[in-house]
Amino acid sequence: MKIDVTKESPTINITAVIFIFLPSLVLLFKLLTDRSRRSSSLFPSPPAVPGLPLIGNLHQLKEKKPHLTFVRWSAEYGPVFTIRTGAFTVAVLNSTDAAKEAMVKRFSSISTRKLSKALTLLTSNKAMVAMSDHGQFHKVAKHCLLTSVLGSNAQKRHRRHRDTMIENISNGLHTLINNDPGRAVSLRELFVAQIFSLALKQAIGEDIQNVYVEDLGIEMSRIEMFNILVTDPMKGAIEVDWRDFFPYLSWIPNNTLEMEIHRIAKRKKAVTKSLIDGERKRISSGEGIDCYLDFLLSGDNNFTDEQVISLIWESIIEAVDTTNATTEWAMFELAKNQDCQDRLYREILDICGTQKITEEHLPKLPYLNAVFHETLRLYSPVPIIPLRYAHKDTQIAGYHIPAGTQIAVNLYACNLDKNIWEEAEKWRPERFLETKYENIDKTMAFGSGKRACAGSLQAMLISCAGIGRFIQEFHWKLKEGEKNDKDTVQLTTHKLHPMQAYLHPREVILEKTP
Ligand code: HEM
Repeated sequence: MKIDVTKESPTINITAVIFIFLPSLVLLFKLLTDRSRRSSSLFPSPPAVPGLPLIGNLHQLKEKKPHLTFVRWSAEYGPVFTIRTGAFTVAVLNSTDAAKEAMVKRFSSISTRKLSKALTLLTSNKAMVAMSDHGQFHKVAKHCLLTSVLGSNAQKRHRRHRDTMIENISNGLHTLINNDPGRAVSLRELFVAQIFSLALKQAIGEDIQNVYVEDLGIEMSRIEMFNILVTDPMKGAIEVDWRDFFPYLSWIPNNTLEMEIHRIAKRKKAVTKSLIDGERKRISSGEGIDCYLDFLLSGDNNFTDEQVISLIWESIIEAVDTTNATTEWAMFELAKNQDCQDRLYREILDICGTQKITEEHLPKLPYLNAVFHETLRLYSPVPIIPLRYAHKDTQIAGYHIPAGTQIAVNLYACNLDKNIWEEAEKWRPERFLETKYENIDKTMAFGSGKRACAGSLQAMLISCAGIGRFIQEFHWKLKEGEKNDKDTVQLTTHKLHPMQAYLHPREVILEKTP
């Protein structure tokens, strides 16, 4: 049949070409190049989860908990498989061995990330430690963060902030139950307010109650600051822009989403800048405070103003969420499992007597340590590591992974691997005191290798000292109807609703802090 093109308008033809032929050609080209690359390797390709033409497996990933879907698929396709998200292939790793091999042994071939449009904007184009590619910027920025905030010497210098934080939460809990005895209380609000305060002190040298944001022309309260610096960007970070999956269609506008992400990025930048400007005045008057900002501004690091803003913001946003989620889950499990709570209380009583538990006691409290690790294992605060990108061909678990593949490390699946963990679904801290788990890495929750979490020490110190103190001061019992409503809210696995528990002060009266 002959088509008379002269009868149709040229606009329709161009549109038809763009919508129908161009994507198909791009796809065909990708399939052919993928195939030729695959066939040139001695290793087989991982099993692929069947999907639909063009969109691949996107329709099967609509829910916001892909780590659960991946666990289901790994039962069928094995611990390593590939999926397609539009134009991209993603290799999903669900076993500890494969995850470690990728993060440690194959690190040099997967040390970059392709960020979504939203993340590119929110991170000022990778200007933060966690999202940067491995290279000079990452090296210098991580060194600064560890030296001035998160490394072990820095954590010793910031000790008083953590002690104040735990003391304030404990006092806050006493006030709540004194004001309304018999009423269930929630830990989350107190904990988050105090850890935000700690993050500000470490980042800019002081806690701030309100700030005038010059670029927005408004005075802001602490809670508004918190929302702009933490809550909104976390929501924005997971916004899915369908153009991320089909880069060849990125010319099509998606204005509503773009404007929203621009708004979030602009506001968090404006607030961080105002916090920094306020502190710059202090610094220029010669009033030195040991904080991240002083460190970033004092050396010859040559960071641009935009990079300094992004790095300061990073140290705030990363401090809050995961540590709060871990501590709340641990308290939930202890309030639910009275035997475990009693065992922990007895351990603390034996070691600390009437002294308030301090960080010096932590190495002498193995059960407390086990509670922390078991909570991280079962509740993996970061269920999937932000996707890595294979910039050259590599192999993982005996499979060929061609350049251009994205890598999803499913920490949630690793931490529930039935080949390693008996009764993996059960919260059972005792397991970490058993000899058979002695030589096993306690958890993959902090990642592994060169990009492992920089804040693991701080998270452990705050969480363990906090859990210990909350159990030392109160007996915890879950409110009726409280359940394990695990949900991935934004990027972290939270309890969907804050835990509510009845607290009764213990009979042993603790000595006052001198
Ligand atoms: C229980 C609490 C925490 C968990 C479970 C956790 C988990 C993780 C994970 C899984 C990664 C990714 C590793 C990778 O990409 O391979 C990471 C990276 C990172 N985390 Fe954490 N994190 C926690 C607390 C913190 C805290 C408190 C801070 C800082 C205040 C922090 C700062 C960072 C940084 C800067 C990186 C990037 C490291 C790099 O790329 O070199 N984290 N974390």
